Order: sequence, then structure tokens, then C-alpha cells
Amino acid sequence: MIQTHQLSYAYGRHPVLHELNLQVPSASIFGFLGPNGSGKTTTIRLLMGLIHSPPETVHLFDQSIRTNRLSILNRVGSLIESPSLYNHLSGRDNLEIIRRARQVDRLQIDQVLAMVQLTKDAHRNVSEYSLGMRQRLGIAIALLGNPDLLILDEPTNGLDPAGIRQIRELLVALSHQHGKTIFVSSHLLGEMEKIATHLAILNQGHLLFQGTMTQLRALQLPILSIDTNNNQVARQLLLDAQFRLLDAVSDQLQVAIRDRVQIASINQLLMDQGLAVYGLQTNQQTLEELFLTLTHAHA
Ligand SMILES: Nc1ncnc2c1ncn2[C@@H]1O[C@H](COP(=O)(O)OP(=O)(O)OP(=O)(O)O)[C@@H](O)[C@H]1O
Repeated sequence: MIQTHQLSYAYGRHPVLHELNLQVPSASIFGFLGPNGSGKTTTIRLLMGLIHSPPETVHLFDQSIRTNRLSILNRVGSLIESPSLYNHLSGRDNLEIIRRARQVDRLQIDQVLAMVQLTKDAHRNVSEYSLGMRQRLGIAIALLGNPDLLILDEPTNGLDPAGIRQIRELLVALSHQHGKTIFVSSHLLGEMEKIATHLAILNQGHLLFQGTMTQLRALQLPILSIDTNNNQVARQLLLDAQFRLLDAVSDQLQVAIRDRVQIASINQLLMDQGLAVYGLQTNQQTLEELFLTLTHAHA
């Protein structure tokens, strides 16, 4: 559905994206993850042709955005940041304005309202809507014209947990029941891991990972928590021996390890230096920790 080839971009002299090769399969919910400022919005603007990409670097539906922008955008619905809405009009009237401008069949208004579960509130002024309702109305607008692909930039930004959950459920329904391909950006892995079939992780304009959720999970390392009679000395010894220490969540030390043999080596190293080892315990790294390790390692 989306392919980028060695896509790089700079604002003036400030490079923001470095040789991105994105591949978004049909029918996927593709989570596009990265910390603030990593280049997600810039990528989305390039995908939509809102800023110019170099020739032959961006293709949607196997067509170049540079040469086929209009026919591509007829098949794409998008929500970039918060939707522009007329607050003094109802949700239905906001949809009606866009429907006319885009010459879409009137019947679609009820359909998209039902899809985003705003039928009951469609007559109310948008000024009375919660942030979550506004985002859902923005998605309803994106759905006018029955697009094959939805491109959503941080649609859960600023929402409370209930609002986030509603958007999550909506995206799953749009994918499963309506067959949409969904490209959605977020800076929270926890939010994406529940729904994404595929993920890409961007940091400082570099793609650090791209693949299925299963492939990402395979990268989760075992973490060894270590407690000794002098964790400060132990920390320095481990650093000197090139072990990878993680940001401490407690006063214990945490090290990413590859295998069980390393546990024995660490134990030996600490004992050889006269430290008393009180505890060595392994746990699987959470996905959030993996995300932080990947993004910090390249910061
Ligand atoms: N119009 C612009 N002119 C110059 N620099 C820009 C412009 N827009 C964004 N940038 C810079 O490009 C980099 C990437 O920004 P971008 O908005 O694409 O990141 P992001 O991942 O979407 O971040 P966020 O989650 O904060 O929106 C940042 O360093 C930002 O300051």
C-alpha cells in the first residue's frame, strides 16, 4: 500500500529523515512509532504529498505521489494532528460540508457516523464534544469517500485512557470489519502493541526496526537484575567489562544479556572482585523497555 525507497528529507540544511525504506502491507494496522521529533509527521506529510519528496522515493498503491497525487489521494483518508472543525456547527453539518466539497454520496454520512459511533451525538454542536469525540469526528471525515488507506498522525494524542481505548477499538473495527489498511503514528509503544500487526520504529530520522509484532517480540532480551553489597562498584565493573546496563528502575542493577552463560560470567566477575552477590534474577524485557533500549542506543 505504501512504499518508500531511500527516502531522505531535510528542512533547509537540517536533515530530518535518512534513507527510509518503508513497506506497508495491504490490510495491516501499521504502527509508526518514534519519540517526539523523530520525523513521523514529516514522513506523513511526504506520503500525502504535502511537502515534496525526491522523485521515485514515495509510492502509494504502486503509483508515485509526485506524478499521481490526485488519484492516490482519492483513495486515502487522513487525519494529521487535530482535525479542523467548525465548532458552532453540529457533527453532521461538519461532515456535510466536507461531503459536498469532495462530492461524496449523501448516504455516506450516516455510514461514517455509525462507524465511529457518533450517530447519537451527530446533532450536537462540536463545541460540546469531548476531545475523543472530536478525534472520532476527524476520523469520520477521513472515511468519507470510502478510502482504502487511512493515514492517522497521533490520533490518541491528549486523550484520556477511555478515549484512547475507543480509538483503538475503532481502528481494529475499521481494519477487521471494513478492510481498511491503517497507517498510524504514535510515540507510545504500549498503545500500538495491542493493535498493530506491523511496526516501524523511527528515531532521529533513522528506521531502527520494521516488521511484524512477532518479529519485534523476538528481539526482546532477557534482563538480569543484580544485587550486591556494593552496587556502585559492581556497576563500574560491569561497564568496564562492556556489559549493557539499562536505566535503573530500582537501586538494583539491570543488564541486558544474551544467554545463561553470561549470568555465570557476571557472577564470577563480581565475586573475583570481592563483592558479595545477594541476588541474580532474570526477567524478559518488556516491549516498552525494548523500545527505550532501541531508541536510547541511537540517541
Ligand atoms: N517546518 C519545519 N521547518 C523546520 N524544521 C522542522 C519543520 N517541521 C519539523 N521540523 C523539525 O523536523 C524534526 C522532525 O519533526 P517531526 O514533526 O516530523 O517529528 P515527529 O516525530 O512528528 O514529532 P512529534 O511527535 O513531536 O510531532 C524536528 O527536529 C523538527 O524540529
